[in-house]
This record gives sequence, C-alpha cells and structure tokens, in this order.
Amino acid sequence: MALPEREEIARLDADDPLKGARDRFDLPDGVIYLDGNSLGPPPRRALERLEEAARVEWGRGLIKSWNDAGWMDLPLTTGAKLARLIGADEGEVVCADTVTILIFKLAAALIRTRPGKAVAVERGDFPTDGYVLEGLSRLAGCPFAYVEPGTSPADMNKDIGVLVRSAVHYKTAEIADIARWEAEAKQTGLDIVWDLSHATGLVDLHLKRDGAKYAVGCGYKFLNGGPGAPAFLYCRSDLIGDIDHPLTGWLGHAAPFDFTDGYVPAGDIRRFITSSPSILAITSLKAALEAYDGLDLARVEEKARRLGDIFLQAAGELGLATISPGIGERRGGHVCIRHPHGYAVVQALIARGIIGDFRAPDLMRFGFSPLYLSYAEVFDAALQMMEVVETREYERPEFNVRKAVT
Ligand SMILES: Cc1ncc(COP(=O)(O)O)c(C=O)c1O
Ligand SMILES: Nc1c(O)cccc1C(=O)C[C@H](N)C(=O)O
Repeated sequence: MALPEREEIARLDADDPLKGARDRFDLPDGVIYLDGNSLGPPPRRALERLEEAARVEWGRGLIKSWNDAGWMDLPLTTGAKLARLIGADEGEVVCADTVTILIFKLAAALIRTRPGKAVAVERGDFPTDGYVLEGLSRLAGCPFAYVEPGTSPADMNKDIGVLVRSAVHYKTAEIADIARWEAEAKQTGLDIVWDLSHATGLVDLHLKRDGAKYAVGCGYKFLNGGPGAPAFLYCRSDLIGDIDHPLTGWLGHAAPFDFTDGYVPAGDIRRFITSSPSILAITSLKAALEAYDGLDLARVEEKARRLGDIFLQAAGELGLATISPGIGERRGGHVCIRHPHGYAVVQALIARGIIGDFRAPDLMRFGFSPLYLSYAEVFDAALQMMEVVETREYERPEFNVRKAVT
C-alpha cells in the first residue's frame, strides 16, 4: 500500500482529537521523537512538579512533608491515577520499585502456593522477565521454563504454575488477547502476571473486565515518568489478602510506625511496598500522568496504529519486511522494520533529528506516542527513512560505530 498524499495527512492532523495534548510536553526543536516507547519525553507538568517538590516540599517542608505533602500516600495516589489507564479500581494499583523487582515479588508469592510447579516466560519476551525468574528458580528451588511463542494456556505444559507475559511484545508489538488467555488460564489453574511495560498509556487496557489478576508495568515509557521512573503493580482486590511475598519491609507492614518486632502485612495494596518510596521520582510520574487527563485510551491506541501504518507503508515501498502486525491491524505503539544495516540507518536518522532505536540483530524500532506526534511529523520521518535507505546514506562510517545503548 502506497504512502498517503500530503493533503490526506493534513486532514488527519486537522481532525485529530488528541492534537491539543502536544502542548503538555517540553520537546526540543528540530527533533521528531520516535522512541517514547523506550523513554518518554518530559511533560511540562512533571518538570514543574519536580522543581516544586524539591524546592518547596523537600527544601522548606523538610520531614514534615511526609504528612503535609502527601508523601506517605504517594505510591497509592499515583496508583489510583494509573488504575484508570489500565482498567482497574482504586486500591488495586501501587507505584514502587522496578518492573523486574515487582515481577519477583509477585512470582515468588504465587509459586510458593504451588509446590513443584514451574515459573515460566515466553521465549523471546523481554529478557529481564526471564532473568529474574531464573534467579527466583535458583532461590526457591522451583523449576524455570520457557514457553514457545504463541502457546496459549490451554496448550501449555500443565507443570507451569506461573507465567509472566508481555501484553505488548517489545519487538513485534503484538498485543496479547488478555481475556482469552485469562479464560484458558482459569481452566488450567495457571496464574499469569502481565508485563504491561509497552502497553500502558498506549493500549486501551481493561484488566478487570478481561479477568486479569496480576500485572506490573513501567513508568518511563509511554507514561513519560522520567528516566528510571518507578514501576507499578496491579493485584485484583479480592486476591491482595492472599499475597505473601518475600520482600517484606517496614513500609509494607500493617503499622510501620508502631516499630514492633515481627512482620504483619498491611491488609491492602500497601503490602507490596517494601521500602521508603522514591518521592521525587514518583512525583514526576504522577504529574506526568496528568498528560492523559481527559484523553480516551481507545483514541490513543487508534492514532498510534495509524501513525505506525505510515511507517509500514514506507517500509513496503522500500521492499523492507516487518515483524509487527501489518497495516490496519491492531498493534502496540511501535513497529519493527528489518534492514541488514538497521543500526546504521537508525544512526543516520538520529543525525537528521529523527530518533528511533535498534534491536539486534536487524530491527529498526520506531515508537509513535499519539500524545505529542502529529501525522505530518511521522510522514516526514517516513520520507526521510526512505531517503536514507535509497541513497545508502547509512554507509557513512560515522553511522557504523556501535554505541553502548542502542
Ligand atoms: C517488557 C519490559 N519489561 C521490563 C522492562 C524492564 O523494566 P525495569 O528496568 O523497570 O526492571 C522493560 C524495559 O526496560 C520492558 O520493555
Ligand atoms: N530502560 C532502558 C534503559 O535504562 C536504557 C536503555 C533502554 C531501556 C529500555 O527501556 C529498553 C526497553 N525496555 C526496550 O523495550 O527495549
């Protein structure tokens, strides 16, 4: 399918219900940012709140701010804002730690109730999910297994007790059918921990409606919480009381300021908290979430798909293959396009101000956050990708020097 005409692109921008959201971001001039699926740019509100929280709450309020500035409840109030974006209720989401650590907490608690069963991930899923389960397996003495891609719970080895799976795959951008997987998992007695890292803030998620019990997600990608922003955890309300995770720290205690010996878990979602919340980092994430205020996630997902379609049309004109769902198909917020010199093509584009990333061995990955990207920008970026490929600009030596972070 050929690229649209410029008039069609202008019409899409004129009719875009999300176009006002761009003003909520502080983006550099001369950049078309196609990597918000890895590190979102700063929302203006996050920068304001960081300054205020540091200078006023910390600088003037000092320790009083734990009470007066709502610091103690920040993991929960931020969780409540996240709940709307994933289709959960207030009290089911808490902000803490990192994705990897939260996977450990949930998987360790769940596998403990299933002696002899294995913890598993899909082969080729984001590596940290498997790495942390391997570590858990060594510690807890439970088996660790890989599941072949696409194997649904009905066809899965019945010795698997806990599966961690991405809701949007970090390479292909395929969206998992959460409702179908949970329905099958219910039949087979499998617990699924959804990794929402590439899904939250982009896909129109309805965790409760779809029967999801447990999930974790990342704060620094489409949610724009800042580099290394804290992660979040979802646990369905009726299951919270059964969770006995091993990272029991004082702020998950039912009464931390009683300072008693002996751990008693909080009765609510607070039991997932281990330590002092990283206040400045969570403040940034909570403020960043305001960029989503009033936005319909169904519109967000739809625009991302249309933006991705433009890149896939350009790839089609270049004769390049994609591993992502095709034009018009439902997918996450990025597309991956194959090119034998993909690393160098991405570097050449970065030199032109078009920032995407590269995933080994040959994948050019471009992410499309619908909150701050216009159709015209993505169209221009697609034309520039075509020029870089067609003129072989990527062959220049400076674009073939590998950097540590790709
Ligand atoms: C699917 C997925 N899970 C987990 C992570 C890592 O999360 P963290 O660095 O918070 O442990 C990432 C990206 O870094 C990811 O893409
Ligand atoms: N978290 C990252 C980092 O600290 C440095 C570079 C990249 C990242 C990422 O988030 C990678 C990302 N999860 C991915 O999907 O590839």
